[in-house]
Formats: sequence, C-alpha cells, structure tokens
Amino acid sequence: MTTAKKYIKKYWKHFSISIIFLTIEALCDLIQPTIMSRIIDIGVANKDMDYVFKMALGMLGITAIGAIGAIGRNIVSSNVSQKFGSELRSDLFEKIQNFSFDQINDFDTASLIMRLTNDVQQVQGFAHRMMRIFVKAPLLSIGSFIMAFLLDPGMTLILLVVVAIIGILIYFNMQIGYPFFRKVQKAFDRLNGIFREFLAGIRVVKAFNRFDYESKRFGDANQELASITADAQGKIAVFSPAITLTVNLGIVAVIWYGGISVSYGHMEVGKIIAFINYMTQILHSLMMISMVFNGFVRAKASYERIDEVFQKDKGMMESEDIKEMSKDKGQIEFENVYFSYERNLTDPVLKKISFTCKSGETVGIIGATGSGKSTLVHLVPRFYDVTKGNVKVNGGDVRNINPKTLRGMIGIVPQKTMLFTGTILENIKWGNERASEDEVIRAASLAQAHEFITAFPKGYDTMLGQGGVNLSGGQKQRIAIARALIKNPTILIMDDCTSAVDVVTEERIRDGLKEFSRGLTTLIVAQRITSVIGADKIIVLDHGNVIGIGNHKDLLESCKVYQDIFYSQIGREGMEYGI
Ligand SMILES: Nc1ncnc2c1ncn2[C@@H]1O[C@H](COP(=O)(O)OP(=O)(O)OP(=O)(O)O)[C@@H](O)[C@H]1O
Repeated sequence: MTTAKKYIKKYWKHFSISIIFLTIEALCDLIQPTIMSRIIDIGVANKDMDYVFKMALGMLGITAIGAIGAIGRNIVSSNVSQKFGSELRSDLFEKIQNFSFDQINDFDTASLIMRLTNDVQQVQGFAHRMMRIFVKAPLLSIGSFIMAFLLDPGMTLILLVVVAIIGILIYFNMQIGYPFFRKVQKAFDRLNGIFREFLAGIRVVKAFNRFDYESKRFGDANQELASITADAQGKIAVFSPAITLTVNLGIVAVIWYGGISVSYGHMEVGKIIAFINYMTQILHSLMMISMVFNGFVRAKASYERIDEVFQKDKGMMESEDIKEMSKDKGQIEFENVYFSYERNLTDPVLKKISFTCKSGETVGIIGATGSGKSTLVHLVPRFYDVTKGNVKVNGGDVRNINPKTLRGMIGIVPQKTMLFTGTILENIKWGNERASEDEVIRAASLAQAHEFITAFPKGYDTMLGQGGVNLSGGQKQRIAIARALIKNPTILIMDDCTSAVDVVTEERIRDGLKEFSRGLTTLIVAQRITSVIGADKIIVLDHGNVIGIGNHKDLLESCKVYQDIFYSQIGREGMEYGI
C-alpha cells in the first residue's frame, strides 16, 4: 500500500472536490422522484395546474444544478486521473531505470512494458471511474433508501431484502473474478513477450523460414489469452443479470404490495411511481457499484503488478560511506573475487579472481565462450555486486564509490551493440551530449568509422533505424566504439566489440586507441588472440578460473591453454597476420 499512499496523499484534495460535485449531482437526482410524486398526487389529483407548473419549474432548476455538478465532476475527474496516470508512468519509468542488471533479469521485458502501459491504464481508469461514480452510487442508494422509507416504511422492507441479495452477489463476483483477471494479465504478458521476440528476431525467422512455427506460437498464446479472458468474463457474466433480475423482482413486489395498498386507499399512485423510481435508482447505483468492483478486481491485479516493480529494493546495497574519487587515473584491482548470478557459491561463474591493472595499462581477457569474460568486466562498473571478494577502482571498493562517478569514468563498448533510433551523429553524441563536431569526428576516426560514415550521402546525418538495422555488424560496432571514446573515459572496456571488424581495421583501431590517450586503462575482452596480443597483460580464463596471467611472451611459454588458443588461431589467421 505504500505506493498507493503517496498518490492518495497527493490527490485527495482533488478527489474531494470531485466528490463535492458528485454529491450535488446525487442530491439533485434524489429529489426528483419525490417532486414527481407530489406533482401526481397533489397537482394532477387535484387538477391544480399552478402547482404542477411551479413544481415542474423547480424540477428543471434542480436538473440544471445537477448538470452543473456533473460537468464539474467530469472536468475534475478527467484531469486528475490523467495527471495521476502520467505521474505513475513516469515514476515507474524512473524506478525501472534505477534497476540493477539483476533486477532487469528478474522481469521479462514484455512484462515491464505491460506494467508501464496496460496496468497503469487499468489503475488510472479505475481512479477515474471511482471519482465519477463510486461515491455517487452509494450516495444514491442510501439516499433513495431513506427517501423511500420516508414515503412508506412498510414497502422499504422489500428494498432491504433486494439490497442484501445484491450485496451477496457483488461479494461473490469479486471473489470469483479476481484470480481470473490476474491470469488474464499474465496471458497478456506472454503474448507480448512472444510478439516482442518475434519482432526482434524477424530476420532470423525469415532466414530460417520459421513463419509457421512463429505463427503457431503466437496463435497459441493469442488463443490462450482469448480463452482465459472469455472464461473470466463467463465466470462473472451471471452476476450482472442476476442483479437486474433481483431488482426487477423487487419492482414486481413493490407494484404488487403498492397495488394492494392503493386498492385499500392506504397509498396514492404517485407514491408507487416514486417508489419504483427510487428502486430503479438503487438498481442503477448497485449496477454501477458492481461495475466499479469488477474494475476494482482488474485494477487490483494491475496495481499489484505495478507495486511489485516499486517494491523492488534498490537492488544494490548502497554503502553508508559513498566516496567521490579522482577520475584522472583508472587503476583496477580484483581481490579474491567470486561471482555467481544466483548469489550463492555452489557453482560460481567466477572463482578466486585476483589481478591488478595499473592506470594506463591495457589488459586483455581471453578464454573459451562462457568462461566468464563478460561477467568479469561487468563487475568493474558494478553492473553486478561480487558474491565474495573485492573489486577496487583507484584503491576504493566499487561498492563505496558513487555509481554515477564510477560509471562516468568508464566507457564501455558492449558485446551486443545497441544503437538507438536517430542519426549517426546523435548516436555518437549519446556518449557525451556536449561534444563538439571536431570531437565527434575525432572519435569516429579513431574508431575507424569516419570514412564509412562520410561515404553515406547524408554522412553523420544518416538516420539509423531501430537498433541500427541499416548498418553492417562491423559498422555498428565501430559507432559503438566512437560513442564510448567520445565520453573521454579513464577506463575503457571493450567487450568483444571488434568481432565483426576485419583484422586490419581492428589493428588500426588499436593503434588509434594507443594514440588517443596514453593514460587510458583498457580492458579488452576477445575471442581473437590478435586482439589482445599487444596488451601489457593478458588474463586467460577457463571455467571462471584464471589459469594464466602475463604478457604474450610469458603466456606462450607458461600457459598451455594460451598456447592452444594461439596455435589453433595462428593456423587460420595468425600466420597471414605475420605473428
Ligand atoms: N544474466 C545471466 N544470468 C545467469 N547466468 C548468466 C548470465 N550471463 C551469463 N551467464 C552465465 O555465466 C557464464 C559466463 O558468461 P559470460 O557471458 O561471462 O561468458 P563469456 O566468457 O563472456 O562468453 P562469450 O565469449 O561467449 O561472450 C556462462 O555460463 C553463462 O551461461
């Protein structure tokens, strides 16, 4: 409820204004049937046209006041619910932005999108409906009940029975509906997930001609969603007609009882009409309440899903002792580091890793796929916290460094290139918005990207599609390198980011980097031995263990796995490279 509290605190005043308007509207609705019964029983019965005219004018006036109340309530409730919805979306967006990598892994992306859009919409819609009818409906039912009692206490007994039955029906409606709507939301998540994955991999789907398979997957999920929704609606479908039936039976009872009373001269016809009017008002109000409760059931399921996101703790322990530090140097130390994604030490991905990378040094990390190279470099910007041991930057444990400062000094070129929709210029400047044109060209030249960019008719203003679809793999990687360089980092992490670049261009990039900054600390993760051969230090990883550390010459003499990698690759590309 902590999430809800924040918004209740902020919006209760607006909510109250809308309730004042609602109350005016409800009071006006309540007076109408009584006036009508008077017109019939006094005016029409006594043929007093003056009385009829006066009361009719009064009725018009009250209708006008009711209309003003309705307009006011509509304006306030629409404004408030829209503001609330937009704030809820922004807060969620911010919360997700602050998620650690671990927490992002916890939620499926499609599910997060659903929570940010559909779930917020449900909760917002419910808040809107609450302001429109939730108070009006109970007010009208209680008010109608009192007015009916004043007209004829005996007949009100019928009303009591009707209301009790309807109360029970609404209760069961909620009890049965709630679990179903949670299921509906989950099925929606699944469908979105499949569609998102299909869109992301549409080229692979085409290449493998797997449209039938994907269509079936989508069709199954779609079918499942439809049947769960139909099931949910079917389960609660009986309640609405049951409520109408109960009230109609009540009306029949009123007419029967009223008819007998009129025939005995105990009651006027106008009263029966007014009574039925009140009864119908109660019917409408209770229908509204049951609709609001149905909405509540859905909104509750959505609210809980939104709250799940808000209730995720900060993810990473924030030290009491956050330090700022100098960004001029970039020394990295791993001290006895163990890491496991599951946060236990039964089968860690990294084991007992210790090494030092002095400021300005270049360290290469090499090893088989899955040996833990990417995981290792992700610990430096503290994308994950170590399970045991310490990762230090400039002598300070990364857990004690302000994450903004830490990440501000690190430029990272991820293994999977991610570019954004926009121009090439915007994508490079994404690394540093304040960079000048000269700086952009310099970074692009060092990344060996300037040449191919200027060969495009629109040069740096070439628009990139989502994820940079209109570039080759190697071109994308070079733009990602330029984006990291323009940040002017003290530590540069290159996570196998030249895999799609040819060997000659890669060497030019390496030469460029040497010239770029003498003091730059560089961690290079690579599969290709040529990528790390010139590094000051090379770490050889095998199943999360460091099995060799030293420069190329040392390792060639002392590390069997390194020798194997070297000779296996020399056979293919090393020889022609002239090593
Ligand atoms: N987000 C994750 N959650 C759980 N396990 C993961 C996650 N990312 C990686 N792993 C596991 O950790 C191990 C090391 O993965 P990592 O990506 O660090 O290897 P790598 O050496 O960089 O491989 P590659 O050269 O193929 O990129 C692998 O067994 C992998 O399955």
